[in-house]
Amino acid sequence: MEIRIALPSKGRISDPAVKLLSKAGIGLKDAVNRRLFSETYDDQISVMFTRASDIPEFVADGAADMGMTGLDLIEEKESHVKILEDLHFGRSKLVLAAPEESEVKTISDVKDNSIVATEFPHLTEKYFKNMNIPVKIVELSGSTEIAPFIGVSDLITDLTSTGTTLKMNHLQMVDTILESSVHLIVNPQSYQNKREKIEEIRTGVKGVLDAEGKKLVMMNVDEEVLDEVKSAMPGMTGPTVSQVLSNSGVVAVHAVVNEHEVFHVVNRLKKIGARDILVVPIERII
Ligand SMILES: Nc1ncnc2c1ncn2[C@@H]1O[C@H](COP(=O)(O)OP(=O)(O)OP(=O)(O)O)[C@@H](O)[C@H]1O
Ligand SMILES: O=P(O)(O)OC[C@H]1O[C@H](OP(=O)(O)OP(=O)(O)O)[C@H](O)[C@@H]1O
Ligand SMILES: [Mg+2]
Repeated sequence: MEIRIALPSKGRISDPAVKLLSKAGIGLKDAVNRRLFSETYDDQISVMFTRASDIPEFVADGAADMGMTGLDLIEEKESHVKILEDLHFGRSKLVLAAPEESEVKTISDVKDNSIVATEFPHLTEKYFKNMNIPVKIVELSGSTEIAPFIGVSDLITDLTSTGTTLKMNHLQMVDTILESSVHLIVNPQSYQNKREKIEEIRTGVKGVLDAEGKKLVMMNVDEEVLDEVKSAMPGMTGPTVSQVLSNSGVVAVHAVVNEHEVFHVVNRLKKIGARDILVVPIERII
């Protein structure tokens, strides 16, 4: 039972998608010479590389069983796919923007029949329908920011993350239409027929996300201070305590700790009397 995963071939979400899959244990066999199709170290899983914007359609029509791409593109295409996970990278917003000198500062300033340039005609149309404002939409395939300055449109909708591009082009944000990040999607038919393998992939990928920002803290402690140590360890399901055979009266303790708490926790543990403290990176939490 073969599973084919569609990944973005270029652009900013391509490398993180490949890395995430590889951290999940599904590395590409030939990661350097990336071709249209790649085998992975699991002989039931292969990868195909296509444009991020084509992935929703390819997953919907079964050319791929699964895919990783932006929610903006999934919603724009209205493709019949099932969303499995928010992968929390490639965060951006689709926003409505106007030239800085425009009198449009909020959505209520937008005049009927304004012209809006966009790479996202469906999402933009849906947004203005919801707002009950009739507009004319001009579909572009890139560099949308230029449109208001060459007489093509009054407003634009475009993706933004840092806001630098809008600022550089003397545009200001008027409203947010959609918050996006990369999502893991699946073909509904494949999900029925190959659910077990698909769930394994999802678990692997989710394990990587769950491990992000977490460390494994391990140490040796004298048994008599164990209770104090336990109360200082904000463990997930632990801490786990095991016997140190060569040293009676000493136990080994380990627990998963949020990265931002590690400094504080380790200092507390040291004061209590913990020794040989190790802070270890975690690859996956399954
Ligand atoms: N500025 C951004 N910050 C974060 N994520 C973004 C940004 N721009 C786009 N994205 C996300 O990445 C997806 C793919 O966009 P990207 O620009 O990387 O690829 P592309 O437009 O297909 O390629 P290219 O821009 O090279 O033609 C978008 O649909 C969106 O989900
Ligand atoms: O808010 P910022 O951090 O400045 O990012 C926003 C820019 O990023 C995307 O463009 P991209 O770099 O993908 O180029 P493109 O327009 O050619 O797709 C998007 O279309 C904006 O232009
Ligand atoms: Mg782009």
